[in-house]
Amino acid sequence: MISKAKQVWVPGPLIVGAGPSGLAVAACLESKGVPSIILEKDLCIASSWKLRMYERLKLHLPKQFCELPHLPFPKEFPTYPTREQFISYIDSYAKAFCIEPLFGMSVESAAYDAGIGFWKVQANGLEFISRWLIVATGENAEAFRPEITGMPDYTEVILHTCEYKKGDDFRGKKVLVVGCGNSGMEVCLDLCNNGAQPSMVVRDKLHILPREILGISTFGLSMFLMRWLPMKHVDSFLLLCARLLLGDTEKFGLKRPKIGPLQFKMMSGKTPVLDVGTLAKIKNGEIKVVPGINHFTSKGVEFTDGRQEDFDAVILATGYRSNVPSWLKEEDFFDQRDGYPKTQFPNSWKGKNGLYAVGFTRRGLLGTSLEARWIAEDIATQWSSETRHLPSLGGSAASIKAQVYQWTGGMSDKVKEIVMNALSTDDERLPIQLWGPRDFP
Ligand SMILES: Cc1cc2nc3c(=O)[nH]c(=O)nc-3n(C[C@H](O)[C@H](O)[C@H](O)COP(=O)(O)OP(=O)(O)OC[C@H]3O[C@@H](n4cnc5c(N)ncnc54)[C@H](O)[C@@H]3O)c2cc1C
Ligand SMILES: NC(=O)C1=CN([C@@H]2O[C@H](COP(=O)(O)OP(=O)(O)OC[C@H]3O[C@@H](n4cnc5c(N)ncnc54)[C@H](OP(=O)(O)O)[C@@H]3O)[C@@H](O)[C@H]2O)C=CC1
Ligand SMILES: O=C(O)C(=O)Cc1c[nH]c2ccccc12
Repeated sequence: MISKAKQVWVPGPLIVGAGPSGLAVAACLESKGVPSIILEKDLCIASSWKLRMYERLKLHLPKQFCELPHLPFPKEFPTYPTREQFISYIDSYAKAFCIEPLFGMSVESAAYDAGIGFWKVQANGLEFISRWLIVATGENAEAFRPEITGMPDYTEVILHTCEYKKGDDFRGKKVLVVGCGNSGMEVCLDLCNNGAQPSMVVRDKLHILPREILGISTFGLSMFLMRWLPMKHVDSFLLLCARLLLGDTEKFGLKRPKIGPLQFKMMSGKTPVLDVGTLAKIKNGEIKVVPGINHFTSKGVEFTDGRQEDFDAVILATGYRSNVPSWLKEEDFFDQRDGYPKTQFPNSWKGKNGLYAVGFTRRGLLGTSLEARWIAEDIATQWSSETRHLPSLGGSAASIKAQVYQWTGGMSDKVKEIVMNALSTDDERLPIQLWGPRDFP
């Protein structure tokens, strides 16, 4: 007999990922009376923040740009909340909206079955079946570790920034930090503040901006100016301020791209570095800027200028990638090469056949909050027009009907229990057809 994955029928949207994006969309759906289920591969919510970020991290955008829909940050939080404060906010967010994801559910595959008009999603030996699939696995799903010649010969430790916790572990050591995005810059600063000697690999041009201009957040100011001015004019303003406040960064090995910081972010996806003190340490020589790597040696590296140097440890601050192409079998909406929606913000949230994406705007949590609202609005309209037909369903759909009414009453803490019940019933597959789009013009 062929063994088949147990099927779980999900009578609302299925969300993949319990980070801020997945939680935000679940909360927005909940506030419209639409039940949803989140599948999360790790064993906690916001696992990126809890498990894969360093201890001293602070948000680098002011809190008003990082809050999720329907629940502001506590008033007593500072302008730039710490990682711990952000985590406590996210925990209370999930509590406030009674969101209980199914943990340990790593989605391995998801495909649309046009025959029945449903998405079939495989995770942990189960097959979830849902009308709506919301991708919330994030822009930073997988650490990107480049393969550099000779790397396996290096005998000391190589970490990615997602494994770096604190500078203490490197006291007195010479550390090579590969990459100069916000992670590389901030890890260098943390190393320095903890008595290590960091060198930072800068192989290309980059934009570095002050975090604040005359006490106003640079990000906030940019967003404000963009209401009236074209992006390239805002960029010119930012470059002028950066020049006045930071000086000529090229003197310290940090060349700027020809295109301004916001346009560069939109074109290349590369976030400008918001300086929180690293530049001062580069200027005073505590952090060294070094060129790209030719190859590793057993104790260090040879740089592209031919110079060799030994290091006690290497930290890859080489960024992250989306993992969507590894599990979503779909080619219209998501780009199989980079795992982002092919269309750009504000059109990056809705695909075909009930497929949605949240958190792929390259605009941080601000983008997430906007998309979560739009998605919930869109699904809620379909949800109410579809549930209107339910009383006419009969036979084996009766029990499902009862559940749907319970859920629309907002009892999302029941979701888990009901799914678990559904796991043990094979004969409840009939409602799949009753709920197909053919039944609901
Ligand atoms: C160091 C760092 C600092 C940042 N600081 C800020 C900031 O200050 N402000 C800001 O706006 N943005 C910031 N960002 C951007 C950041 O990506 C967002 O803040 C936020 O975490 C994105 O939320 P998300 O839910 O989209 O992704 P994530 O938080 O990454 O959540 C995605 C979830 O999906 C799960 N998942 C992935 N694949 C699967 C699968 N196949 N099956 C099941 N579950 C899966 C993951 O385990 C994870 O829990 C920062 C990013 C980093 C790396
Ligand atoms: N406090 C906060 O709020 C923080 C926010 N963040 C955010 O998290 C996200 C991820 O940031 P981050 O982790 O810095 O990743 P990024 O993708 O922004 O940066 C990756 C860096 O690695 C470099 N790199 C990649 N491959 C190589 C290689 N083979 N050799 C040398 N250099 C290489 C890139 O250089 P190149 O340009 O040459 O490819 C780039 O400088 C961003 O959105 C960032 O803003 C991160 C840290 C803190
Ligand atoms: O925090 C991040 O990394 C983001 O993606 C949001 C963000 C930070 N700085 C920016 C500058 C321009 C556009 C988005 C961001």
